[in-house]
Amino acid sequence: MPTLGQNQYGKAETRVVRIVRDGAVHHIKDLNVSVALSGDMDEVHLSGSNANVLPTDTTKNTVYAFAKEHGIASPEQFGILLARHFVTGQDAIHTARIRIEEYGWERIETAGAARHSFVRTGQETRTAQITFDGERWEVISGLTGLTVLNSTDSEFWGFVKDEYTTLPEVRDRVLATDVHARWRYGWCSDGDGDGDDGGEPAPDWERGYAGARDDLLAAFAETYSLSLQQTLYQMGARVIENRPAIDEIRLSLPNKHHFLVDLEPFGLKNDNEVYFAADRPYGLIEATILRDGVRPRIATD
Ligand SMILES: O=c1[nH]c(=O)c2[nH]c(=O)[nH]c2[nH]1
Repeated sequence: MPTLGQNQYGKAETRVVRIVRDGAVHHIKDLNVSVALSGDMDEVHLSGSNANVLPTDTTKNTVYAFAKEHGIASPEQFGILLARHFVTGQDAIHTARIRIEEYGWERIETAGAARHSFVRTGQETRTAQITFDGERWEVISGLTGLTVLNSTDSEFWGFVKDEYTTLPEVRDRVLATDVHARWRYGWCSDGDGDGDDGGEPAPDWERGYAGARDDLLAAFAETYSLSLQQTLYQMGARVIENRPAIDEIRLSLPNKHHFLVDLEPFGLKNDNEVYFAADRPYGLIEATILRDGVRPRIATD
């Protein structure tokens, strides 16, 4: 009979978001936790007996319950708690390997922002598309991967309900999205590319980018949201109002759902603290916002 070699099992990539609400100031911890357990697991492989198997589903639940009970001080400390729990709690489990990725969030610091708005660090990409037909320029600038989250001031209710609707109405939810924005400058020149011979100096691209990015963040943070659609319009409108050089902006916003984890089975109350951050499927909300009288030119795909 072939020999069973090293083996391990557990739930991979449990996405847990823990929000601590210190009055109006909120703090966020966002982890991706993978549990791998090993020990006396010959029987489950060889005879199919599950007598030593703590289900992977239980390891996932433990991550959520521990996030509530112990909080998340650091990934190391959280991983130590989990590993100790599995190894000391189950005779058959001899080794627990806990891998954790922590995603960083910075507070959005704009004049009008509350203390519950965050932007994820280090993922953003700046984009530019330049088209020239010998006469006219079209410059579309943008960004992708600007991930933002409001831990309150978001509701969703009053929507259409048909025979397939199960979504409960909510008066307080997490609103998170990866901003994908493209904005088109009104600027065009007469063709030699120096940007000023047509009488129209080229915009300051650096300031345009920084300004539009600030506007998007500020509007996201400052909007009390009744839907992501409403937040989207506010974000686009802020750019159009504040940046005269920009005529059109196209926003594509995935609704990165955060579902409250039911901790009742473990005797714990989840007071909007522990969330499952789902990656798919996601709502996708898209729209173009235009300066009055301008014709849309940014592709809608
Ligand atoms: O902001 C939202 N807009 C929707 O259209 C929608 N649909 C849904 O299921 N959740 C949400 N949230």
